Amino acid sequence: MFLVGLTGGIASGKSTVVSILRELGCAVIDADLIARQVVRLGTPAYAQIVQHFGDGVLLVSGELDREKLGTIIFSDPEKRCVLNSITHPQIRREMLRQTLQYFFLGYRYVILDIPLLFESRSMTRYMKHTMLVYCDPQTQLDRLMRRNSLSRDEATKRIAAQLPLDSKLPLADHVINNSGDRESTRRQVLQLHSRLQSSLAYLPVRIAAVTMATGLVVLACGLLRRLW
Ligand SMILES: CC(C)(COP(=O)(O)OP(=O)(O)OC[C@H]1O[C@@H](n2cnc3c(N)ncnc32)[C@H](O)[C@@H]1O)[C@@H](O)C(=O)NCCC(=O)NCCS
Ligand SMILES: Nc1ncnc2c1ncn2[C@@H]1O[C@H](COP(=O)(O)OP(=O)(O)OP(=O)(O)O)[C@@H](O)[C@H]1O
Repeated sequence: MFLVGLTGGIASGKSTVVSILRELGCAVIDADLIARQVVRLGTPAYAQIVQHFGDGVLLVSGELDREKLGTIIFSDPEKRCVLNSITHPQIRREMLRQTLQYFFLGYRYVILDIPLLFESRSMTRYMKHTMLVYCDPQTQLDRLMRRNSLSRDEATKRIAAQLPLDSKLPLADHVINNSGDRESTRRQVLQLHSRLQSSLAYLPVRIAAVTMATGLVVLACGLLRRLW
């Protein structure tokens, strides 16, 4: 089994691409979804967040007020580091657990949707391929403002909490350009998916070729020894 790291920037279109990949039957692990699960009411990460950020980041139901916590951490790098240090180890553990689950279910490859893949770096070494969901900076800003009803200033702060998308381009093995319409994105995803599939199809052929070549060498050595 091999791993494919899917990444991008905030609102660059990762979820849009993931939903197409899921339609195609791919196994996808979603770090944002896990990030929500590990901070549910009563979890150890929840307790640590309340301890560090206070009751002010809670809704009346006792759950985390994600909007409020977002406003705090996207304006303050130190507070963002604190939140990352609480949540990231738990997120990684759960991603590993789900990866193993897919492995035992017999999946040949698993896609890990990790928004901060290139920021944290330590995860890239486990990825056979990396896939960047890119869109141009103006489109990213517009889509983020519209989706989250944010002011230009708020949206800019959120984008600045990550590496600029342009600087992620040379780090990725494959790029899906999501600056255009959804149909253009769908076409690129289908193309990339079939490339990944065909790289899998060649794998057994390659293994067979190496095995045969080794067998021939062993046979030739045996024959030479007899002739001697
Ligand atoms: C700050 C929080 C509460 C905001 O919640 P909200 O529901 O508004 O946003 P959501 O979780 O859907 O994240 C949206 C996007 O924001 C960006 N983002 C989230 N956390 C971070 C972070 N710590 N640093 C930089 N970008 C981030 C990612 O691109 C992500 O896809 C939440 O994102 C969070 O708990 N973040 C810390 C965990 C984390 O790093 N998650 C990112 C994936 S590992
Ligand atoms: N090609 C597209 N054309 C028009 N709108 C799009 C396109 N792709 C995505 N969007 C819209 O842009 C917004 C961001 O897309 P999406 O949620 O897929 O990004 P994301 O990278 O998963 O975001 P996040 O980092 O916040 O998790 C959404 O409102 C989505 O509907």
